[in-house]
Amino acid sequence: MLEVHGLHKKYGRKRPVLQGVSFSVPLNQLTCLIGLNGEGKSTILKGIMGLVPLDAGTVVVDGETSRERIAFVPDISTMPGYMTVGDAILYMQDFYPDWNQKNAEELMTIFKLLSTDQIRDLSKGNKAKVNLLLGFSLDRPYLLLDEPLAGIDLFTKEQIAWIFSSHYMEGRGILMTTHEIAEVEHLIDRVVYLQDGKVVHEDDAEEMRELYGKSVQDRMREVFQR
Ligand SMILES: Nc1ncnc2c1ncn2[C@@H]1O[C@H](COP(=O)(O)OP(=O)(O)OP(=O)(O)O)[C@@H](O)[C@H]1O
Repeated sequence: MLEVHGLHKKYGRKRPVLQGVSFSVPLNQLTCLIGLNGEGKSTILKGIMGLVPLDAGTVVVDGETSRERIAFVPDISTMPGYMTVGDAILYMQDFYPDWNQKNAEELMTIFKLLSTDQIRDLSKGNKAKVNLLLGFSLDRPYLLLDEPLAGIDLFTKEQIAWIFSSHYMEGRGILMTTHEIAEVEHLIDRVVYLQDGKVVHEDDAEEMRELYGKSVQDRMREVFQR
């Protein structure tokens, strides 16, 4: 279990973004972190990874404070633009002992990426695919995905949805932020709603669908009262 407790964050003199955020991400489940624009979803993911310093709060991963069991797929390209996809893979292979080359090669084929493709010349959607490939190919039990479906075409969204339910995700706990709920609605196990710097509600997605016949979007309207 990945647990976050009491996250607080304030950027400079702005109003606080996170004001005591706590929730958990179980293994074998896709947890979706939902909130309107600017509510602090990316800040939470970056805070969990230690990429943004938090003012307070703890992150505990299977009882430990190390982040080595978490992979992060950011919403922007982090590899230098001069690299080719092949260079990026070689870099990951050299740097990370838990790199899974077999997964990387399979995902190159699935995403129709070429090792000679230069990252700076890729379209927005193909850059997002490179990010996903790099994250999915780390053999880590927890995976954080920041807006993985933004700028992705319909068919690739379907491929990603397939990946979520495939062997690549077996046994993993996934935490994802997205505004594109409809495309992944059927795959979500849990929903955590963020508003005004706090978790205001949590839902078991299956219960919501089966018992109450509601979609995540219906619930968003109720929870955020819009
Ligand atoms: N580096 C930064 N410096 C100052 N303010 C920041 C910084 N990063 C984020 N913020 C502010 O923190 C707030 C939360 O931003 P964040 O990107 O975490 O929200 P989000 O929920 O992911 O938004 P979106 O859904 O639009 O992607 C916003 O008001 C944003 O302007």
